Amino acid sequence: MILKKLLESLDYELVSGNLNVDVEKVVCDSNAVIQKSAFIAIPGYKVDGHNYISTAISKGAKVIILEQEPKKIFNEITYIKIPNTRMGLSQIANNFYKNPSSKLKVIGVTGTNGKTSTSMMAQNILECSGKKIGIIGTIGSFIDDEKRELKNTTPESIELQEILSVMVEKNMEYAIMEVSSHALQLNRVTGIEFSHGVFTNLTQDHLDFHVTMEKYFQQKQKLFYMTSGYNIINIDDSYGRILSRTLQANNKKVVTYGLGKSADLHAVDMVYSMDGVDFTLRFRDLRQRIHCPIPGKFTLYNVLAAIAIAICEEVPLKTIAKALKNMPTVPGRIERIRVDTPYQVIIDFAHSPDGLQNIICSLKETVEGRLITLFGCGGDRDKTKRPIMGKIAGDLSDYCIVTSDNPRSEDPDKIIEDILDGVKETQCPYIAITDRREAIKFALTMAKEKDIILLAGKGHETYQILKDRVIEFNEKNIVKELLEE
Ligand SMILES: CC(=O)N[C@H]1[C@@H](OP(=O)(O)OP(=O)(O)OC[C@H]2O[C@@H](n3ccc(=O)[nH]c3=O)[C@H](O)[C@@H]2O)O[C@H](CO)[C@@H](O)[C@@H]1O[C@H](C)C(=O)N[C@@H](C)C(=O)N[C@H](CCC(=O)O)C(=O)O
Ligand SMILES: Nc1ncnc2c1ncn2[C@@H]1O[C@H](COP(=O)(O)OP(=O)(O)OP(=O)(O)O)[C@@H](O)[C@H]1O
Ligand SMILES: N[C@H](CCC[C@H](N)C(=O)O)C(=O)O
Ligand SMILES: [Mg+2]
Repeated sequence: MILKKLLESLDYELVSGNLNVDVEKVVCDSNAVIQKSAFIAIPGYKVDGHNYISTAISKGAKVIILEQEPKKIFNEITYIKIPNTRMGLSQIANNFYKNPSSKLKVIGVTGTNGKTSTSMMAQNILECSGKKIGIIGTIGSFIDDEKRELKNTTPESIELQEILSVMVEKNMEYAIMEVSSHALQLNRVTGIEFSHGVFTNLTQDHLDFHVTMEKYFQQKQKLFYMTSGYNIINIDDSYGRILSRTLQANNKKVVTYGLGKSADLHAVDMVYSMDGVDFTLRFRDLRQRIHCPIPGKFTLYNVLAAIAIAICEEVPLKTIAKALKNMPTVPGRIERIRVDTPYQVIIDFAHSPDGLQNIICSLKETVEGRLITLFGCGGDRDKTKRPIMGKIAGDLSDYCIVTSDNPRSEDPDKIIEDILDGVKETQCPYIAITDRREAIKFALTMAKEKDIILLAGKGHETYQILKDRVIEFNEKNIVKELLEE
């Protein structure tokens, strides 16, 4: 694409060079530069992209887009200055891939917990009604049967727009995507035309990044001012109620869901068991009995959100019920490992206080023996959630095994100490075992008939991120291996 076209609708200054150069790739990472790239320098949280301009040029970049004055100017390079490169990046990416979101129905799902589960349920229902869906989220992006691993739940705008453009190419009708608060704050989704938006809930997480719940909420709200269709809001959540009122006051279309009668879509006559959730859906004067074979009280909320998306897309209730009845397990979310033991082993991705409380409460309702909870907390993430999660696990479990979960650059034992501050406030017996594999081994050794072992926090992840390396860590395989030993 010709540079001039790439910069369309941007406020820019040509510092030096020529606007008619051809750009073959847009990148913000010098390591990804190829010949004829445009390199966009972003001041980051760790390093400043402006420091990598010379590397980018040495690898073949012909255009440099920056927000600071260039330190050196080469004749054969075009330098463009814009006020905010992080913001500009999303607009440039959108231009480069020819605004793919305008050719799709994009459904954005945000909230602290339930985004992945809700997205996959909505995908299942829409696919059962004959539609073609692309997915972008924590587990990766999926187009037809092709999976791509993603570094982030919501990728950086260049990768995001590229994935959306592939969806257009492959004739997808919908893109269902998780929209993280980081993405909203860091302009990863700026310029995307969303049809509908979903708000699942807002509870404590990511305060390392957002600092306060109010600022976290502010970021989440942005999505709902980017939609042209319906805003689907959980009004059993206190932030959801505020959001719903504010959106209605701003004449935005709102569909509410929850367990109370005041919600547009609500559930009555619920039956929860390890076989799943059963309830009668009420929407206006319509009634439909629903069974979804995924257990957990929180599952009901994800199912309601997914049904709301389908209703906004005019999928008949009978089709919705049929699709949910055949809903496969969402990988790593309340997933039972098939093992031949007198106790059960469940893997779940709970990694926030509310997530952990929900999964433990759901399992506690059905467990006949003890509930043994094994978990840790991520390094380089919200530190304040650690003792809170410790207290929740201690209050609600019969035994706690505190271990590591992606310590990243931190000392894993220090993270465990932070968690134990909370566990020690409770009467729950516990043990701390830093090596997660050893911790799992201990759980399998101590479990007795009818117990449930909950392995929380890693869900679908197949790795453990340590200070100096990433090791393979597939919890499902590890449990099987340990049992064979
Ligand atoms: C806090 C945060 O979100 N940071 C994201 C941000 O990093 P950054 O801008 O600070 O990057 P940086 O490392 O300082 O580098 C600055 C610039 O220099 C460039 N660079 C850097 C090194 C080099 O050799 N060459 C080079 O060009 C980088 O590509 C970048 O453009 O932009 C990067 C590129 O898009 C992201 O990968 C990175 O996500 C980091 C890895 C991360 O862990 N993010 C998490 C917290 C996150 O975003 N999580 C949410 C999910 C949360 C949830 O819902 O639970 C998500 O959407 O994944
Ligand atoms: N609606 C919900 N309300 C509260 N907790 C939930 C809900 N749905 C799922 N959970 C819990 O949160 C965990 C993560 O669920 P899921 O992966 O669907 O959320 P997510 O919002 O995509 O998370 P992430 O922010 O990491 O992408 C689950 O394993 C479960 O323990
Ligand atoms: N999207 C979440 C995932 C956390 C998963 C958990 N295993 C951890 O590493 O803390 C995050 O990046 O904070
Ligand atoms: Mg997710």
